[in-house]
Amino acid sequence: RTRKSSKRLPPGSLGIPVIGQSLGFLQAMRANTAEKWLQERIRKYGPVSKLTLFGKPTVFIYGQAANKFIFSCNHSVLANQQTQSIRRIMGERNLMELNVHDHKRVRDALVSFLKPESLKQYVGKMDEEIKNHLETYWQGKQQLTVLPLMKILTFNIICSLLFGLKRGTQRDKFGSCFQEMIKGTWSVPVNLPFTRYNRSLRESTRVKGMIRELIQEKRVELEQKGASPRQDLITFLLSMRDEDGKEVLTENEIVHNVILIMVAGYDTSSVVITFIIRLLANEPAVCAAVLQVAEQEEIAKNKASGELLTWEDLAKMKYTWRVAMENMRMFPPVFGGFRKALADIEYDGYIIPKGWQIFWVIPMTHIDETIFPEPSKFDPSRFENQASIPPYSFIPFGAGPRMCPGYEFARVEILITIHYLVTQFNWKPCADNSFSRDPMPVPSQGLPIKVWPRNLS
Ligand code: HEM
Repeated sequence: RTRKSSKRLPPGSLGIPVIGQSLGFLQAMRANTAEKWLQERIRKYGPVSKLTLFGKPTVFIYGQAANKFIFSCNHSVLANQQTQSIRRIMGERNLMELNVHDHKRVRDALVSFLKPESLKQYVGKMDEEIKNHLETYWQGKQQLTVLPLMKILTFNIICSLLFGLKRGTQRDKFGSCFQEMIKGTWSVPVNLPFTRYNRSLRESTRVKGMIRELIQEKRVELEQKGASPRQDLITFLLSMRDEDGKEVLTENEIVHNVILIMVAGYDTSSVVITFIIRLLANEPAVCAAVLQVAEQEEIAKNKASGELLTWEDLAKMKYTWRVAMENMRMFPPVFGGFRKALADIEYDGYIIPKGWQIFWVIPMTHIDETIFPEPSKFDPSRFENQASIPPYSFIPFGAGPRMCPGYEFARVEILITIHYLVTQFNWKPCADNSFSRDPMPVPSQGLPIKVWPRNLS
C-alpha cells in the first residue's frame, strides 16, 4: 500500500530533513530570484512538486486553479497553518492558525473593527499621524531613506489606531522589539543561542509581556475610568461579549491577534508605499498623472490649511489606487503562504499526504502573460475594468474566507500618504533600482532619495 501511494507522491526530492530546500529558497528570495527558482522547479518537476521548507515536507502548487483550490477548499480538508517558526513567534491562537469556528469567531471580532463603516471614523486620525510624520521626517530634508521611514509611519499608525499607544518611549520600545521579532518569521526553526530564530523567540516573549501589560492598563481604563470601547482595538476586543455575557476572546487570543495585526498591518503597507514612491520617482509621467488625473491636486486645492481628508476624498483617488494595485501586482509584499493537509488530498493526479504542508505563492499568476500581457510593463490601466481580471489571479491580499481583513485599512493609509507626498514633495532616487526579498521586497539600500518641496500653483 505504502509503495503504491508513494508512487503517486508528486515528483521532487525532500532533501535533508527539517532544512531541505529552505536555504536555497531563502537565498533566491534575498537575491530576488525566487520566481526564477520556482520556474526552474516547474521546468524540472512539472506544476506540482514536493520539497522540504522550513521544517516540513511540502508540496508546491501554483497557478489560477491552484489558487482557487487553496482559497476555496473546505476547512475539513485544508487547514491554515503557518510554519513552525511563524507559529512559535506570533502565538498559536492568532487568526492565521485558527480554523473553522474559532477562526470565524475571532475573525468576525477583528472585522467588526476593520470594516469600512468602522474605519470611516479613523480617517482623520490617520491623516494627523501622516501629517505629523511628514513634518518630523520629511520637511526641510534634502536626502532621506524611504523604507525605514515608512516603517516608522505605518507602525505609528497601527500603534495609534489599533492600540491607542501615544508617541513616546513606550511606542519606540515596542517598535524595536517588533522589528527584531519578525526577522525570524521565515527562518529554519533551529532554536540554538546563535540562530536568527532564537533571537526572534526571545523578542516575541518580550513583546507578549508588553501587550499583556497594555491589556491590564486598558482593563483598568475601561472599568474605572469609563474609557470608550471604541477607543482602540484592544478596548474594543476586551469589551465584546457573547450571548452569555462572557468575553468573546480569551486573553491569549487578544495578545496573539494584536501581534498578528501589528505584523500583518505595518510591514506590508510600508513596503507598498515605499514601492509606490520608488515608482513615482522613476516614472515622472505616472507621477504627473497621479497629481492631475487622480485629482490629488484638485483635492488639495479645495482644502483649507489644516483641513483633514475625508472618506469621500479617498473615493475620488481612483487612479492612485490603480497605480497602487499595479504596484502590488509587480511587487506583492507577501510572497505566499502555507496550508496544511488534514487528510490525504488528491490534487492534479497526485497525493498530498495528510500532515504535509502546501506552499502557495502570489507572484506566479501576477507575471503570467496569458493573464497580464507584457507582465514586466507597468500599466495601471489593467485595473480600469476589474471585472476583466480572471478570479484568483490577482491576489496580493489572498482571496475567499481568509482574504486579508486589513484591505480597507491598507487602502486608506496608502492613499492618504501618497496624497500628501505628491502634493508637497518632489523626489528622485539616489541608488540603483534593484531590490531583494527578506521575505518582503526591500529596495536597494532601503531607497535613499533626494527630496525638495513641491509648491502647487
Ligand atoms: C498592503 C497591505 C497588505 C497586504 C498586501 C496584505 C496581504 C495579506 C495576505 C496575502 C494575507 C494572507 C491570506 C491567506 O492566508 O489566505 C493576509 C492576511 C491577513 N491580514 Fe493582511 N495585508 C495587508 C495589510 C493588512 C493590514 C493593514 C491588516 C490589519 C490592520 C492586515 C491584517 C491581516 C490579518 C488579520 C490576516 C489573517 C486573515 C485570516 O487568516 O483570516 N493586513 N494579508
